[in-house]
Amino acid sequence: MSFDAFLQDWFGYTIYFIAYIAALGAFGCSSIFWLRVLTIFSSACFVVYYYIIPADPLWLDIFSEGALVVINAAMIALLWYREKSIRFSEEEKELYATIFSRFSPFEFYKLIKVGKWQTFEPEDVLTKQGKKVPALYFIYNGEVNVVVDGKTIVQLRDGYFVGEMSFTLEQAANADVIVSVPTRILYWPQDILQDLLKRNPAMKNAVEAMITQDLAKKLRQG
Ligand SMILES: Nc1ncnc2c1ncn2[C@@H]1O[C@@H]2COP(=O)(O)O[C@H]2[C@H]1O
Repeated sequence: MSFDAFLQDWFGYTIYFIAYIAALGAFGCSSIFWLRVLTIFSSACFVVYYYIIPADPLWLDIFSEGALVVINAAMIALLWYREKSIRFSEEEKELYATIFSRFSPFEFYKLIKVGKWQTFEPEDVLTKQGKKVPALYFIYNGEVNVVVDGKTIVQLRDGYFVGEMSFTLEQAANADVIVSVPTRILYWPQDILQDLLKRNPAMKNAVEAMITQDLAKKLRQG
């Protein structure tokens, strides 16, 4: 075997291996953006392989891999365009920069779209002990009392979720939660949020991670 042929074989195996690993990586990605990026990279490597390595270029394979590159690049461009045209309110921007930073802008937009902002007044009841919880609440600004068997056990302020336990366990509320000062809240009706998360596994992971963090903060608070 000539040195040139050896080099060509070596290059062929290497590029095929890289393309294959990138394709496996793409299948393992939960983020749609990285799935598309890796698919583009993998397919582009296959295009090079099918063009250079066989005695004659394999046009059918080059065309099908090339089509994957074009479609995924177009979808990334569409995603980028959608994200660029999204407008958030000042409150939403602040939330995105802090608590909700795990989400892509478009995922956060979908979450915000099904959520509702409301200012609750003192004595408003968010959850009732032993009763189904209607929504998952996020305290943007204000304060609520968590009351078990008539006794306030803890107060929750900005940055805490309320109703996350029943949302996660699909059980009734383990406490009354009563607003104590005018409180700005972002909330999601439970069934609508469950539906959205069923259709978006990456968002489901991000919400679960936020709830885990919230529960850890509550445990620390005692
Ligand atoms: N010990 C606690 N510390 C902080 N928050 C609590 C505590 N117990 C209950 N809660 C909150 O009160 C909510 C009542 O409804 P959930 O059980 O769905 O979710 C509960 C929590 O959000």
